[in-house]
Amino acid sequence: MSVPPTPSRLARPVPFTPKRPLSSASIDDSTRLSRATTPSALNSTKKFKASISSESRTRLNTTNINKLKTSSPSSPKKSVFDGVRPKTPSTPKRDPSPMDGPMYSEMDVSRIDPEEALVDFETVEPGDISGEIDESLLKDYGAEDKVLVSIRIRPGDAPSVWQRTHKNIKLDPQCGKSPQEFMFDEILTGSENKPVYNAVARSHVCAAMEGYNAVIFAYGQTASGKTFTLSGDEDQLGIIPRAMKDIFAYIRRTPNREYLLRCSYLEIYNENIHDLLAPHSTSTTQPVQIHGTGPNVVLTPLREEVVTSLKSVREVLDRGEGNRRTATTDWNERSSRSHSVFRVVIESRERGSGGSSPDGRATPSGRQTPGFRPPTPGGSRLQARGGRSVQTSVLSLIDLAGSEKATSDKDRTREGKYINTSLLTLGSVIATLGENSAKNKNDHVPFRNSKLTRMLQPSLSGDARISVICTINPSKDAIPESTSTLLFAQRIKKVQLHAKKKEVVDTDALLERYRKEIEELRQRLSEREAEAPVRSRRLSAREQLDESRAMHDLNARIRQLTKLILTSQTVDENKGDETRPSSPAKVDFDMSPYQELLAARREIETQSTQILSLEAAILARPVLPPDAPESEKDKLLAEQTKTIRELEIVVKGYEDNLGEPLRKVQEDVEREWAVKVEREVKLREEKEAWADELVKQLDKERKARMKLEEERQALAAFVQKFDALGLETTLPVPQTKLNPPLPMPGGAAAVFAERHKHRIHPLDAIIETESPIRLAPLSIEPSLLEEEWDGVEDMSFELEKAGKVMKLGSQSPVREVFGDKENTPP
Ligand SMILES: Nc1ncnc2c1ncn2[C@@H]1O[C@H](COP(=O)(O)OP(=O)(O)OP(=O)(O)O)[C@@H](O)[C@H]1O
Repeated sequence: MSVPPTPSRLARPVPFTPKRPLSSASIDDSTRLSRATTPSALNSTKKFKASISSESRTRLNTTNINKLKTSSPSSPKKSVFDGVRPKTPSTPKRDPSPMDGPMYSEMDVSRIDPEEALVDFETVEPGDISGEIDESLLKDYGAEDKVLVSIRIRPGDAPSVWQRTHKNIKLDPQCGKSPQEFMFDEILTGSENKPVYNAVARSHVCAAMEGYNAVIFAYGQTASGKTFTLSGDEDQLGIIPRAMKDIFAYIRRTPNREYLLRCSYLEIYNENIHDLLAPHSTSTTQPVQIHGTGPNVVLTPLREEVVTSLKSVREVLDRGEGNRRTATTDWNERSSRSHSVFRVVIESRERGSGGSSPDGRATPSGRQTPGFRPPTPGGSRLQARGGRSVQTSVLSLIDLAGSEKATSDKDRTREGKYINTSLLTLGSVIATLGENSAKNKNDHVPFRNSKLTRMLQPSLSGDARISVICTINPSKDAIPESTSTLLFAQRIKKVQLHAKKKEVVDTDALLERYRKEIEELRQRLSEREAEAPVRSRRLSAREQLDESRAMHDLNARIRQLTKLILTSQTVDENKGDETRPSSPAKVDFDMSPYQELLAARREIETQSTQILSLEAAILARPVLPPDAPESEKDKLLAEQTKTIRELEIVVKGYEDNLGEPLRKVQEDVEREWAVKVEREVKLREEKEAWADELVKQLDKERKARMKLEEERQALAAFVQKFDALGLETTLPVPQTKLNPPLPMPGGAAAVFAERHKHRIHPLDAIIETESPIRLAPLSIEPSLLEEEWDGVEDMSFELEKAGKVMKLGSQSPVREVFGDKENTPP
C-alpha cells in the first residue's frame, strides 16, 4: 500500500527527540519521517517552568539553565490565598555537603520533611490544574475488577486496514481471510489526546487519588504511538501531563485533605533497571535491584522526588529524559527497546490544625523517632497523626518497548538480534493470568522471569486498577504485529483484578493510647504489689490465687502493649546502654517467698522488655547502602552477631535463673499457704465450739445466781420479820428432838469449807484448757453461796453481840432459819 505524504502536524521540528531508524520492514519511509518529527512532550518548557536542582543544572544546556535559573527552587510557592498558609515545600533537611556534588537533589524525598512539602487546595496553583474534570466523563472501569483495555489506531497516510465501531475492531476483509473480530472497551483513532485520556486514563487517575493503586501502560509495535499517547507533545498533551494536571485539580477540589506527592522515573533496558533520577554515574554503577516477593516488591536504590507543582513534575521528567539520553549512543534504538516507568506515589490524609498528638500535645513535624522505612516507592512517608490515617497509592505510567521486540522468532535469535525478555515474559504472564481467571485455575505465573513482570507483580496480581492502551499501526505491512497486539489485548482483558484501598491507621494515636494504658496498668500493678503482704494475711487461699492471677494478667497486658509499641518501629525509648542485655538477676532467697515471687516476676518483666527492645533495635538498625565498603558491612555483621549472642545469653539466663526457679517458688508458696490456711480454719472451728460452750455455762451460772438471790432476799425478809417480833431469848433452850444440838465449830462447816476448797469450778476447767481466744483468766465473781457464807459471818457477829450462845460459824443461815422454824413449838 502506498503511503501519502506526511500530515503537516506530524512534521513539527523536534527539539528533544532525535531521529531514530525505524525497525525492519514494517515501517516505510513516510512513517519514519512522521515518527522522527514527533516532538517530545517532555520538552514543553513553555508550559512547565520547572524548578531546578543543582543536579539538573549540570545536565541541562546553558539556555535551559539560564531560563530556569529565574525560578528559585526553594522559594516558597505562592499560595492562591496568600498569607493564609505559607508553605515551604522544598526546604531541604540539611545543607548539601561538598561531597554530595551531583548526587544531591533538593527535592529528594530523603532530604525533605514531608510535613513541609504537603500540597492542598490552597497551595495548588490555578495554572497547574486541568479545570476539565467532568464527573460525567469518569467511567469507573476499575470498579468492575476488569482491566480496561483500549485500542488506539494511529493515523496513517493510507486508509487504515482496520475496520472499527465503538467497541469492535476487525481487519478489513479485503486484507485477510475470515478476519477475527475483537471487542474492547474503547476503539480510538485520531490525533486528539484529550478524548484518549478521558477514555483510558482519567478514571484510573481519580482512582489513584482515592487510594487505589493504578497502572496505565501503552503496548504496541514500535512507532505505533505509545509515546505519543503517554507523553504527547506541546499541542497534544499526553496521559502523563494530563494525569498530573488532574492530580492537582483533584487536590484543588478536595479542601479537606492534604497530599504528599513524590515521583520516581526508571527505565528497564537489557534487563537492567536504571534510575533515571539518579546521576548517570550512580545509575550505571548501582543498577536498581528488585527485592521482596508478592505484594512486598521493593526497588532499591531508587530516588524519589517530592513534587508540589506541575513545574516540579516537569523538572523531574526533564531530568529523567536527560539522563536517559546521556546513557545511550543510539537513542531511537534504546527508546524502542526499553520500558520507561514514571511513578507517582500519592499519600494523603485529612487536613488538621497541624501536628498534634491525640492528647493535644504539639508534636514536631516529621517522624519523631527513627525507624525503618522502606526506601522505595510505595513506602509511607507521611505520618498518620491526631487520629488521621494516611492513604497511600501509586500511579504507574508505563511506556513499553516496541512489541515486535517480544518475538522469539528463531531467525531473530539466530541472527543474534535482541529479544526483549521482559516483553516476552509479560506476554506469558498475561496469558497465564487470563487462563487462571477464565478457568478458575491456579497455574504458576512466571513473574520472576523478568524485571518488568517482577516489578509489576503486585499490580498484575490484582492489587491495582489497570488500563492498557494498545496502539496499532494502520498500515498493511504492520498487520501481523497489529494482530499480535490485539491478541495480547484480548488476553489481558481476561485478567481479574481486586484492587483495594490502602489506608494506614494513625499509629501515633494508637501508640499514645498504648503508652497510657501501660502507665495505668503499671500503677495498678505497683499498688497491688505494695498491698500484697497485708492483703495476703486477710485473703483465703482461693482469693490469693485469684489475686496472683490478676497480677499475672496485668503483667501480660503490659508485656503485650510494650511489644506492640516496640514492634511498631517508631519507639525506641530504651535505646543506648539500656538496651544492652544485663546478666539475669539472682533471686534474693532471704526474702519471704511472696516478696521473692514478686521480685522475680518484676525481674522477668524487665528482662522481657529488654529482649523486646533489643529486637526492635535490631529491626530499626539502619541498613547499609549497597555501596558501603566491605569493612562497614563486616562491622555491622559483627555487631549484629554480637547482639544476637547477647540476646541468646539473656534468654537462656532468663530461663535458667528465673524460669524454673520461679515456677518452683510459686508452687512452694502456694503449698505453704494452703497448709497454713487449713490449720487456721481448724483452729477457728475449735474456738467457735469453745465459745458456744462458754455461753451455755455462763447462762447456767446466771440462772443459779438469780435463784440464790431470790432465796437470799426471802431469808433476809424472814430475819427482819423475826427480829421485829422480838422473840430472841438468852435462856438456854432444852435440847429436844425439836431442838437438836447446834453443830460444833469445825463440824459441818469445816466439812463444807473443805469440800469448797477442793471443788473444781466449771470455768476453771475452761480456763485451764488452752483457749484459742486466749482470754485473760476470768475474774469470776464470787458465787452467791459464798456471799452468803460471808453474810452469815456478819450475822454471827451480830448474834454474839446479842448475847447468843450459839456459834453459827460457817453454818448456813438457811439451815438455821429452817431449823429454827422446824423447832419452833406449835
Ligand atoms: N495518534 C497520533 N497522531 C499523530 N501522530 C502520531 C500518533 N501516534 C503516533 N504518532 C507519531 O508517530 C510517531 C511514532 O510515535 P511514537 O514515538 O509515539 O511511537 P512509539 O510506539 O512510542 O514507538 P517506540 O516503541 O519506538 O517507543 C511519532 O512521530 C508520533 O508523533
